[in-house]
Amino acid sequence: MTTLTVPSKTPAATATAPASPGRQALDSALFRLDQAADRLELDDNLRAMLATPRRSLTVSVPVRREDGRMDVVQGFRVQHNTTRGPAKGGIRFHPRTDVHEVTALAMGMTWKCALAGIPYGGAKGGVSVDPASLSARELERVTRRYVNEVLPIIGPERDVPTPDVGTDERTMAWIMDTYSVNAGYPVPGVTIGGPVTPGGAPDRAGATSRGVRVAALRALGGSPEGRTVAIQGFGKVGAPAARYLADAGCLVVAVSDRTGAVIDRSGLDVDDLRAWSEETGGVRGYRRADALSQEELLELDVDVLVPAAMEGAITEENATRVRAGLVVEGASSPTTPGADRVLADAGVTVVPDILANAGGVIVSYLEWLQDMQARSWSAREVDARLRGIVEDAFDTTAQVAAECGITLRQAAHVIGVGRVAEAHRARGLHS
Ligand SMILES: NC(=O)C1=CN([C@@H]2O[C@H](COP(=O)(O)OP(=O)(O)OC[C@H]3O[C@@H](n4cnc5c(N)ncnc54)[C@H](OP(=O)(O)O)[C@@H]3O)[C@@H](O)[C@H]2O)C=CC1
Ligand SMILES: O=C(O)CCC(=O)C(=O)O
Repeated sequence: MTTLTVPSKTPAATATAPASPGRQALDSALFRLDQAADRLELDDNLRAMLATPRRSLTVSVPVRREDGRMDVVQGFRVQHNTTRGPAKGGIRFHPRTDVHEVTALAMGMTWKCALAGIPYGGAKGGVSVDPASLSARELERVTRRYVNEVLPIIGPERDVPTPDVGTDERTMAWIMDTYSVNAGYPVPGVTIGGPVTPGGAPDRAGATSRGVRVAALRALGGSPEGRTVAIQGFGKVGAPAARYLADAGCLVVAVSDRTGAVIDRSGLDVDDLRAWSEETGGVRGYRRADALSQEELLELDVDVLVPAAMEGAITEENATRVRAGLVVEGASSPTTPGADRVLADAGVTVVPDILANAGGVIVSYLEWLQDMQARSWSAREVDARLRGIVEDAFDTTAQVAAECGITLRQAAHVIGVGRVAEAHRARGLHS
């Protein structure tokens, strides 16, 4: 169990030794909670409960390599809060994943679900491994072993994983299979976001990106026609977001991934770029566009910047060079609190992660609802409901921001944290 202290008013990352990226992400999350708690005038007991994960499991995952060697990596599942409903959140495979990062992400899920008004708590999982360095069989062994270790705390009624960075439909299928073998009967509801068969939800892939599009268009106001967009990250969130924004009439002019960045001021052919990336392993070298550096992409003079890669991409240092008027956070926590201040002072609007990337968990919820009610909505109906929930959350957030004279991120946290605090009070866990 990781015990966190009540958040301090200044991020602990300012202490002597540089904190790990995961620790910095957690400090940012605690800072934002602290700000919201101040506005809501929460007492110290409630603050301590909200700053502390309800359950935090760290496991050792032995990986038998193809050459017979055995590596041992760490895996995590953190359930930050389950007061409003079962825990919900993705699983990421990334070499720098640690318990702090997973805790920060789980906390973000709690506020995200509350802001969207869906009856889930927040969780996240991770394994500190680089999936690109493993064979398919090694990856399957890591996944199955990780599931065996976290099995006591996941399940359809308690905590349901989905894909995140470095995991995908195939990972979800292995999780579902391992869980079902242990249960002795098929349990398709233990994951959402697996392949359509067995037990996968056809609308989940791309749902986060559809939510990004809804949030971006709401924030832009007016016609999206010809508005320029740069996207950092061309994975499960970034690539479909490029497609959906282009479909809406925007010009996606630049895209980056870990291999590099490319730009075409007249608008990239998103499908062609995706085909190139799938064929060659990345966007670098794409012949129908010019190359630029990953850092330059963040500083382009565009209407919309969509960070859709990792935490901490926009810092206090590079935020001064951001020229986009609107930042729509597809990624989790891509902007540091220091960068928030710089962007706010420069008049840049930031649609925060817990609002902009909520589309995935919203569609997870819609799939869960359909299963529970043994009914089936068309993709169009699911999409309309997704749009309605994101637009409502956006409008409520914008209204609170305007009334209180605060940023969209601060408003989103006031709403999300406030709803969870209210649920604690209603359940009598705290007076
Ligand atoms: N998947 C989902 O449904 C949801 C995801 N999110 C968040 O969205 C973000 C992305 O997740 P997802 O798309 O699933 O992850 P993926 O692993 O599918 O994609 C991540 C992308 O980011 C790129 N990337 C990594 N580092 C950099 C960098 N320094 N510069 C540019 N690009 C980089 C990767 O490049 P490469 O391909 O070369 O490795 C890849 O294209 C994460 O923060 C995640 O938590 C939030 C809500 C839901
Ligand atoms: O669909 C889900 O359960 C959660 C998706 C997720 O991990 C996220 O929103 O960050």
